[in-house]
Amino acid sequence: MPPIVSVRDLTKSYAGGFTALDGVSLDIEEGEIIALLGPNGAGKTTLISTICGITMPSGGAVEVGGHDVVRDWRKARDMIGLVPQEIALEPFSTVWNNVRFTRGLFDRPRDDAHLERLLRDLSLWDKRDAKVMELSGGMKRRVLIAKALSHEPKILFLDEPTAGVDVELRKDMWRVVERLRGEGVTIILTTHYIEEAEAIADRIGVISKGRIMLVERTEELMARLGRKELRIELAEPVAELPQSLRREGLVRAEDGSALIYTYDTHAERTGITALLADIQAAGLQLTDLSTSNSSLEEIFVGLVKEDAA
Ligand SMILES: Nc1ncnc2c1ncn2[C@@H]1O[C@H](COP(=O)(O)OP(=O)(O)OP(=O)(O)O)[C@@H](O)[C@H]1O
Repeated sequence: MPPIVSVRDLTKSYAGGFTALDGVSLDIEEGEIIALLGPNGAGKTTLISTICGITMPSGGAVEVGGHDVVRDWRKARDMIGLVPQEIALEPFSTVWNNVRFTRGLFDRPRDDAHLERLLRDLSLWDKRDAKVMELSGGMKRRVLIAKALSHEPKILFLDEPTAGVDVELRKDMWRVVERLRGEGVTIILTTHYIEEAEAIADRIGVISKGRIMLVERTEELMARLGRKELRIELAEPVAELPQSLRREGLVRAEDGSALIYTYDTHAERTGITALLADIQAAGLQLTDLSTSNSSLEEIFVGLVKEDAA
């Protein structure tokens, strides 16, 4: 099956010459949930806005459901629901009218049962007659989600949906995401939180400085992230590993003056205690021990540092 979203060599330079997207290519399969992870200013919102046809690309191409988002923007946009980062609602209108109006904009026939289910799912049913201006920030976020889903889109974009929201909304949102997943809706979300990406996404893409650094299946990425290396310096080099030390993950390094043990930090038992005991029993002397993370972990640590800067 062709990808539902196809991004090819996408670049975006804003007026003033700043390059926010620098050659992004990405295919998204129908029905998958993909999380785009990256620090502030990485280009996540620009990427989403360009796919949604709100921002004009400077180069490259984007297709949604086979429709070019520039030439055929109406057909492409029709398939998309977007929950933006910033709250943009009609303040004097009621919750119900806001959501109904959006469905109308997409030329969908009236379907009050669908809208009622949406508002109930998002704990907004009791507020349906309240004016948007009377709602709390979290409630307004819920209305944004209801609006994005009002025309039953095949693809939903969530731009940092949980930034600054409370636990209840987060739970509601994840429940809605689960239901949509069951209905085969493709979901693309941006987030700063790796835990959030891990909890809901099938694949995770890391974006930094306008480039996609990696895209990988969540389980594989998390498994790699959890791996660490223990480096054991020996007083005397060993020509080969003694039989009692042979085990998965342990290798001789350099000329045998060090051993490197790779282990999973998420595992119930890392095997470190047993390894150290066996080294001692084998009569080997240690001069130093150090641990290091996988290179992927370093990428994340780097990103988080940038984020905090
Ligand atoms: N309209 C604009 N004009 C000029 N520069 C812009 C514009 N919109 C965004 N930028 C710049 O492009 C870069 C990428 O911004 P973008 O909003 O896409 O990042 P982001 O990854 O979504 O960040 P955040 O996590 O903070 O939302 C930033 O440096 C930003 O200042």
